[in-house]
Amino acid sequence: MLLEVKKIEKNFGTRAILKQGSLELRTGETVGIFGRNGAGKSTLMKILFGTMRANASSLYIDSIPFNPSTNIAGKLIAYLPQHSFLPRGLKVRDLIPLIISDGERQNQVFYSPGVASFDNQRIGSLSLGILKYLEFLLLAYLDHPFLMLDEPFSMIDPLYHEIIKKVILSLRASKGILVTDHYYDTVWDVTTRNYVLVDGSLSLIKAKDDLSTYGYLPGRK
Ligand SMILES: Nc1ncnc2c1ncn2[C@@H]1O[C@H](COP(=O)(O)OP(=O)(O)OP(=O)(O)O)[C@@H](O)[C@H]1O
Repeated sequence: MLLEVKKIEKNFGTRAILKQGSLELRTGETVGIFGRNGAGKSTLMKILFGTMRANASSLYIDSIPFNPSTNIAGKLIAYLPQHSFLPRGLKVRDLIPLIISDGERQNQVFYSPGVASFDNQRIGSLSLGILKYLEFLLLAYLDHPFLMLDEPFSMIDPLYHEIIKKVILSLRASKGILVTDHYYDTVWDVTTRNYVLVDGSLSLIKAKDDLSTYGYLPGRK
């Protein structure tokens, strides 16, 4: 499947955050988006997910116009936001079947490393890192063809970084994945194509050095 984003524009007041950017994401590829704080990476994902409206955009899935407001019902794009979205009062083991209906996919979450050590806990009692890891697993193992990950590695310890990387790599063939995180080395390890978002425009980058060239990393400007 192919998700196409054409001429996406977003302004907050007089500030242009996204300026006519375009992006393609196919199932089978993992695309990294890098950019400084406030560059507009989360804004782009929120627009694609349907929780924020663009000032202008043309979106297509397999060349058919796509309205993000239909995304949740259509189960096309799963989205890990920066902030937790799970109900705090439920136990992990009771929540997993509420989010994932398919038994085999539920088991992929239940049998992921570490889950057995906290599946009897309530969501509200999990540490921030464990909560993020659980949210990642729940969304990664949904059947949706596209997955957007907004900072999946932040707050998470190095051992879980490795597990998340492995899961992303294992899903790469079947999903189109969009990922952004300031752990740029970790993101770079799992991506097949990368962009940097500067001044509202997405530029394709070929080498990690380009992150300095575009002013995301210190060094060359
Ligand atoms: N609802 C809003 N109203 C006004 N300004 C907003 C709103 N949401 C985001 N912004 C602004 O838009 C800009 C882009 O924000 P966004 O969260 O997309 O950045 P980001 O690239 O994800 O940054 P970070 O790396 O810090 O997560 C920021 O300057 C932010 O303050």
